[in-house]
Amino acid sequence: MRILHTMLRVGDLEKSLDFYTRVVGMTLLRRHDYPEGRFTLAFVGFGPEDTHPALELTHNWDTAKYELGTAYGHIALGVSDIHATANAIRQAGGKVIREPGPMKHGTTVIAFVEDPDGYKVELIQQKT
Ligand SMILES: C[C@@H](O)C(=O)SC[C@H](NC(=O)CC[C@H](N)C(=O)O)C(=O)NCC(=O)O
Ligand code: NI
Repeated sequence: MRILHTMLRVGDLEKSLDFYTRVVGMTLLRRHDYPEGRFTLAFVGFGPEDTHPALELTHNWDTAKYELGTAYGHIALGVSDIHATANAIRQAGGKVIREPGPMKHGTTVIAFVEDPDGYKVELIQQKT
């Protein structure tokens, strides 16, 4: 068994695709419209779905905004150079909401960026 994808409902698919591909560096793996259901599914990730987990961006055509609530936490990405990655995301127009540094009450070096819908994406410095 393995994690195939995490589904996020997004209000503006083009803005989300720009963030996850151009800003974060993921690839658009596939995209399909479902006109009868008035929604589109777009899968993004860092590799093919048969070997890599993906994000399933779900765009309901008639919904432009969602209440994220207080339960959602984040999606985590492992990075080799957290400072360079955070700066690159910032330079590309991404919102870094928590600068790189050791996590509170711990030692793992993390940062947080926010996607167009306000979903948090954690960057975690990977040990070399
Ligand atoms: C290890 C890494 O994957 C983490 O996500 S730890 C990040 C850390 N999490 C918490 O503090 C969880 C408890 C918190 N009360 C909650 O419900 O979110 C975190 O968010 N730290 C914040 C920071 O700025 O270090
Ligand atoms: Ni985490």
